[in-house]
Formats: sequence, C-alpha cells, structure tokens
Amino acid sequence: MEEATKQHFFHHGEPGLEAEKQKCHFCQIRSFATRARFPVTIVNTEDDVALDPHYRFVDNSILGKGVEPTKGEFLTGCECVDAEDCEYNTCTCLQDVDDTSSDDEGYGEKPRRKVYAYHSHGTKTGHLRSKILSSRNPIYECHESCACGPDCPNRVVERGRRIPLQIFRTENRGWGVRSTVDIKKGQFVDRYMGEIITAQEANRRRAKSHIAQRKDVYLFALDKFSDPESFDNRLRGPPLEVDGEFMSGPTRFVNHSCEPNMRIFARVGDHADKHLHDLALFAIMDIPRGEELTFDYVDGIDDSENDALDPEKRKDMTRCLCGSKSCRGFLW
Ligand SMILES: C[S@@+](CC[C@H](N)C(=O)[O-])C[C@H]1O[C@@H](n2cnc3c(N)ncnc32)[C@H](O)[C@@H]1O
Repeated sequence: MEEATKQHFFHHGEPGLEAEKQKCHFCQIRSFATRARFPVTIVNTEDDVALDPHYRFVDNSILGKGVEPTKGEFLTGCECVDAEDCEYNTCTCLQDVDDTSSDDEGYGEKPRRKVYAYHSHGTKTGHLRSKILSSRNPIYECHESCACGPDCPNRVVERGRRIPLQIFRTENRGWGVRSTVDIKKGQFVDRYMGEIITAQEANRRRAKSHIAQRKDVYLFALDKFSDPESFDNRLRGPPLEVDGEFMSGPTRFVNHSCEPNMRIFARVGDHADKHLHDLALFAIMDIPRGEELTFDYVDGIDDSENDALDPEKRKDMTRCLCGSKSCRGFLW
C-alpha cells in the first residue's frame, strides 16, 4: 500500500508514465468528475496489503458484449414543464408507480396523486420517503429524455453520488467502506456499478470461478422488471447481470451485515431501459461519519441457517463476521 501511495504521489505527475498511471487506483479515482467535492479515498492502517492490481475503478457501468441500451428513437420522457409537477402521477415517469395507499390530492379535473419516491421540501429534500425505504418498490426517476430539466427533484440517483467515501482496511473482513460525513436516513449513497453482461456470460464466469458462490458476491441480476409475460422480450428472458469484481466503483468494497445500514433499490430512468435498471444504495438509518457502510447481501432471503444444521453443508460455508446481535452466522 505504502509503495503504491509513494509511486502515485511522487511520480504520477511526471510525463511518460501513461501506462502505469492507467493501472494506478489513485489516478483512477482522481479522474472522477466529482473528485474535488466528493472524493473517494483509500486508507490502510491495519496491514501492508494494497488493492488488487487487476481491479479498476470506474464511475459508470460498462456495457459488455451483446448488451444494448435502447436506441434514441425509442426513448421517451415526461413533458412536465414545471419540475414541481414531477411529484404527481400525472408525470409519465411515475405512471408505473404502484402506490395505492396515497396522499390523494384533488387538483381541478386531474387526479394529482403524490406518488413521488422522495421528500420534496425541507431538510429531507431528496431523501427517500419512509414508505419506499421499507418496501422493495422500484424507484422511477426523470432522466435525459424528460422536459423537466436537470434541477427536477426527481433526479436524485441520476445526479450521482454526493457523499465522499473512504475505502478502508477492516480488522477481519478485508476492505470495507465508510463515509467521511454523516449520512441521513433515506439519503442516496451510490450505485453498484460494473460490467453489465448477458446471463450466458455471467454463467460462463460463474463456471470459471473456483468457488461459484464467491463469484456470486459480485454478480447482481438486473431482474427487478423480469416478467415471463412481458411484451418486451428483453424482460422475458434471463436478466442481464452486473459484475463488479474487476471493474466497479467504491461500493464494490461494501461488506455484508445481517443488520445493515443501507439497502439496494432498483432505479429506472427511461422506461424503455428497464432491462438496464440501476442498483442504487440508500441509507436505511442515520449513519454517523466513520461508521462502516453495509448492506445485506441476500436482503434477508437466506437458507444459510438451515444449511448450517447439516454438517456436510456446514463445512463449506463462510462464517459471517458482521458482529451484529442478530447475525445469522454464515454468509452463505
Ligand atoms: C463484495 S466483497 C466486499 C469487499 C471485501 N471485503 C474486499 O476486501 O474486497 C465481498 C467479500 O468480503 C468479505 N465479507 C463481506 N462481508 C463479510 C462478513 N460480514 N463476514 C465475513 N466476510 C465478509 C467476504 O470475503 C466476501 O467474499
């Protein structure tokens, strides 16, 4: 770690080291557009280990072979001229929101039911509403094809990470992630990024991996809108997957906890791109600066407690070191 730090700070300003700079983690995170206001830092006060040299930081997912975004002519956004209108179900971006319990508000002839995922006023502006936080509902945001403009309050994930993150060496679970500022319940932290690959490619990578379950830690299926009956054939078949093992952002280093402080939500911009939805991490409680950020890798859906009763299965299982009171004992 110290070697890599020295090399970066003393030599990477010099010309002629382009190839070396490409592989340098500090140069990669310095190239992020938000580096000045919301930097990512890497520290290790535990041991001498550096990040895996094969790993590369990116600030956007990379589309793999055979993965296509929807073509421009099929993209459609809302026509809300006043961004305030994007809080109501009259905004076409929110038309698919399934929110039958409502804060119904009559407005002339049009029903203006507030279905918006975020608080839109006061100190909680931009934070997920508790009703969404305690659900598994997807988040529908306005996006680049919308008329509402970049300041629309329904563009929280689209605007990107607004929190400085630090990757640090934990005592017993390799690298972990924390924030250098306090985070409030409902605040967006960052997306889980990586290479977006086809299901076939994901299975090929699983088969190649020595321990398939280990590979599964880095693979996230984009299956929130999967539906065998869908008119969209991209939603009918096996979903695309995001592989963050060798190319991702800081959230790739977030560890598991059985009592997590964040949760992943599916976030969609253009409805034609549901097959490519984002994986957005939000705080589900207030998190003081410096506290490790975690999420539940299996989001509560887990067979490990049952498997652990079987001595044969148990010997191949990975012990969970989250240290929480309700720890389930095993990661998988
Ligand atoms: C997505 S990575 C997280 C970053 C990882 N700590 C690292 O150093 O690269 C997942 C791996 O972290 C470790 N890990 C994460 N949460 C853990 C936990 N609660 N207990 C034990 N190991 C954990 C396991 O080795 C797991 O395969």
